[in-house]
Amino acid sequence: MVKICCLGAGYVGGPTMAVIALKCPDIQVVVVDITKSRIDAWNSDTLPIYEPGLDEVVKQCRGKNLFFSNDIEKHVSEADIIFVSVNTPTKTRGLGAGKAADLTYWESAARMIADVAKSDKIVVEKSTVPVKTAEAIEKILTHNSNGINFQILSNPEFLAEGTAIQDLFNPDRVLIGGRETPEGQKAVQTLKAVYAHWVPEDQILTTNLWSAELSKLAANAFLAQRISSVNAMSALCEATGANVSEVSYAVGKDSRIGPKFLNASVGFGGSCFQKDILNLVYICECNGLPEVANYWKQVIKINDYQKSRFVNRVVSSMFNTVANKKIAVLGFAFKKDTGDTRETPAIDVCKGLLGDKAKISIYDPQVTEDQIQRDPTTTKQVSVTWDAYEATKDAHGICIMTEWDEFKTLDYKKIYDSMQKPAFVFDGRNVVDSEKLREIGFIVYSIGKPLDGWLKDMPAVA
Ligand SMILES: NC(=O)C1=CN([C@@H]2O[C@H](COP(=O)(O)OP(=O)(O)OC[C@H]3O[C@@H](n4cnc5c(N)ncnc54)[C@H](O)[C@@H]3O)[C@@H](O)[C@H]2O)C=CC1
Ligand SMILES: O=C(O)[C@H]1O[C@H](OP(=O)(O)OP(=O)(O)OC[C@H]2O[C@@H](n3ccc(=O)[nH]c3=O)[C@H](O)[C@@H]2O)[C@H](O)[C@@H](O)[C@@H]1O
Repeated sequence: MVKICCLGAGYVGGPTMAVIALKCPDIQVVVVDITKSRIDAWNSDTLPIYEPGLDEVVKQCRGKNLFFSNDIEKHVSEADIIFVSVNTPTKTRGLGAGKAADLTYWESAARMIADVAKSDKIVVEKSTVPVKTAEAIEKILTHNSNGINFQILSNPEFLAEGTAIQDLFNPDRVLIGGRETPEGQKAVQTLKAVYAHWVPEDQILTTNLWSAELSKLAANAFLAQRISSVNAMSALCEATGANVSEVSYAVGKDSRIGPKFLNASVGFGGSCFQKDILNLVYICECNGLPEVANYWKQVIKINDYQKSRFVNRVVSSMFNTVANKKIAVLGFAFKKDTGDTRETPAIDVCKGLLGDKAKISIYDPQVTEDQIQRDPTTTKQVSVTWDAYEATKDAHGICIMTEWDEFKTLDYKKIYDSMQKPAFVFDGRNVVDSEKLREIGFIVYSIGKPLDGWLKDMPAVA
């Protein structure tokens, strides 16, 4: 029986391995992590991450061919294929701080693999890493190998949170990069055979190592660039009376452009887009390509601009101050159908409003108070409720930060009646029916939409 071990039981390692186990009953899959509480949660009824469909997949395979364990060394030494899906955050100190990827977790994983391996292994980069990381990992492994053969593959993950299970069941493509040697190609075929259990062969792309590593950074950069492009347009829409939804629809109808990923928003969030673009920028700079670096940097600048533009809209609409005013923040996760708050635009918006001394009350159906209070910028300065009506009671304004479906069907009349007047809604996700809300009496701001009469003469430059 082929044995797979995955280092890192996070948002990628957990769901990816659960789906491999489900689709490959002939393979044993063990997911290990240095964090004991995470493994305990994977072995419990309350999984450590919220992801639609994940519970069912885990329930079907856990204890059969899917295991979660803290015994890292045992499972690494027994495995034929080792996926490394540890975190690769942005470096906060030293050379490349604020841009380069911090590969500390990766390096220590590689050293540990070299230490405990007693048989040949295929080591798979699942984490998103800078192009050429495989070369560094190869050096660490081969210089500490005790004669064991390691083949490094790059197999970046393209799942999105909230749709991870669907994305894993029906991936647009699976990408596998390997060395162009007979041994490298054999390893590529071994990994390909795993995915071929459920992914059509023509959707499993094989490339050289560097193309696979760079394609992941490029894909995230392209996706984020689409959002910054439409968000840049949203500012122009507000200035001219155009409607960003109509513009996106018209632009996306061009089959060369396509309709997806053109929703204007308060800005993109999530643990990866910003980190991966910064990483790309750093790599460009290191390769003497400042023009290319500056091009991609602009995607992040527009994202920051969009968030501060939103805060300025809120403050300027409410008589240029939100001091001591209660602002209800509906949604804190970086997108719907996840409880993940990493790099969520809600944090920056809350920071901006707190800077103007607002009193903030947050409601998100999947984010716990503990999780919100853990962020140093929001600690103790916000209250967290488990009900949208409680959060909005006596509020002066509402900021919608996540596109949870339930925000479309709230009883806005009831909410309006319980709020201070004039009552404002700032829709950072274009989820509410602004005309209906205006009929109730709200003053509504929707990103990139023709402005409410109230807002027209109020400057809101970032
Ligand atoms: N979150 C996402 O949707 C996606 C993330 N990625 C990439 O996948 C990688 C992992 O991301 P997430 O799963 O979100 O991170 P995460 O932070 O949820 O999980 C990483 C896990 O690795 C564990 N870990 C760290 N060092 C370890 C070691 N030496 N041995 C065993 N476990 C170790 C940590 O305790 C943590 O539980 C990152 O490189 C990310 O860029 C790629 C595609 C999608
Ligand atoms: O490498 C990663 O981590 C992953 O990053 C993203 O996935 P994810 O961040 O989970 O979620 P997305 O659906 O891409 O959304 C990212 C952010 O962009 C925002 N967004 C998305 C689409 C859109 O049209 N407008 C928009 O503002 C979302 O609300 C969210 O804040 C990519 O979509 C995945 O392919 C990739 O694997």
